[in-house]
Amino acid sequence: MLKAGPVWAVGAMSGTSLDGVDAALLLTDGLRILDFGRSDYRPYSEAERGVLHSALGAWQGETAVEPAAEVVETAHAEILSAFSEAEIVGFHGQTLAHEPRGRGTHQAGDGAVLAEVLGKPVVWDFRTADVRLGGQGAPLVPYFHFACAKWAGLDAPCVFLNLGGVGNVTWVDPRRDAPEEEEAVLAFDTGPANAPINDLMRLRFNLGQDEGGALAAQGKVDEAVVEAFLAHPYFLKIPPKSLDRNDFHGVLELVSGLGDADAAATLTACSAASVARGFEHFREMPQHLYLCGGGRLNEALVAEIARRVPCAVAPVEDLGLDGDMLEAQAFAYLAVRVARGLPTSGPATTGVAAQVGGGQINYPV
Ligand SMILES: Nc1ncnc2c1ncn2[C@@H]1O[C@H](COP(=O)(O)OP(=O)(O)OP(=O)(O)O)[C@@H](O)[C@H]1O
Ligand SMILES: CC(=O)N[C@H]1[C@@H]2OC[C@@H](O2)[C@@H](O)[C@@H]1O[C@H](C)C(=O)O
Repeated sequence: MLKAGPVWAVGAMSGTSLDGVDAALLLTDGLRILDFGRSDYRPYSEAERGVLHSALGAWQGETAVEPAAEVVETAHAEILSAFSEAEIVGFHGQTLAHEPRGRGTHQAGDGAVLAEVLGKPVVWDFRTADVRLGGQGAPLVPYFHFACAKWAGLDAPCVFLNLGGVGNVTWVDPRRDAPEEEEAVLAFDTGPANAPINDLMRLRFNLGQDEGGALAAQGKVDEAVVEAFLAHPYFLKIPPKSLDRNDFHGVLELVSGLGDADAAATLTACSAASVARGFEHFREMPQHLYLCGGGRLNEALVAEIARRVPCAVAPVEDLGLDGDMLEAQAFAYLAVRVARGLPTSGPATTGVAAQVGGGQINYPV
């Protein structure tokens, strides 16, 4: 049983770009952020990344899953064992497959194993209950984005945009008291963010990313391709809606006839255009769009977003937040919420039928 009042929790996230594990400490009572603590990053080795990559799309029981789960559990045991001050752990795991209205959602890694190894309660499997109750199972960070807006003392609607493999936004109204209040948040996945850019760099140069957006900055955007990309049925869907990493894999074909720099510029513009397209769903125009996730370091992507959205764009660092660690901190926050019986998602974030505190807790025996 978790003691009453604020506790130090450590959250860990292994994101869709398969680069490694982020872990971060947060002092919270499950409602407010009281303090941020230290954080760490544990990259996957090339061999580990290969194991994870070949398990993408796999469901429980398939042969690729066991080695992937072992990689995830080992990497998390390593990084999390250095956070002895944490009283509880939020363990997201690695999404291998996500089909909310189909086969469900699948994050590799067993929280019971980690609870044993770490000797602490571990909250995990955050998405399954939400999906079972009709939700998208994602995004789950929105309630934390609301807490961040409160922590930063904001008093007008704003938007947080995470630029990972996939992009996800939360429109937040910090004039409300709690994230689960009606009209306090609205969230959805915007479209692909870095995944197609990374895939292009891998395909044409065997590189992992377009560093700083340097290649895209040299190219010319083919707006006809951006238009064709925006014809994807995903953009007609009303939120809540979520994506799997490879749902937009076909976008690479749209740029197959373009030179390298033009292809990079055009894919970058596609990701930015999908963010701008998302603005039609917001209840009230935000004053600021705050960026987090690795894509905020891609200057070409940030410039394209700023050109296409109708509000100011700034990194979350302008609020005093750490844009690399927000997701890890979010799973620390959500772990405490689960342990305290508070909801972690609701109709406005995942479209779940009713508010749900998704996540299992395992205690060491
Ligand atoms: N310096 C940089 N220049 C350009 N792009 C970068 C840079 N740093 C990171 N990125 C991009 O950000 C990606 C990693 O972002 P992040 O760690 O937020 O993703 P993730 O958490 O794995 O994904 P998700 O949020 O979808 O689960 C990289 O794969 C790369 O595409
Ligand atoms: C199924 C899944 O793992 N989705 C991730 C992914 O990465 C970004 C976007 O797609 C978001 O929906 C989600 O992650 C964040 C942490 C979330 O649930 O809020």
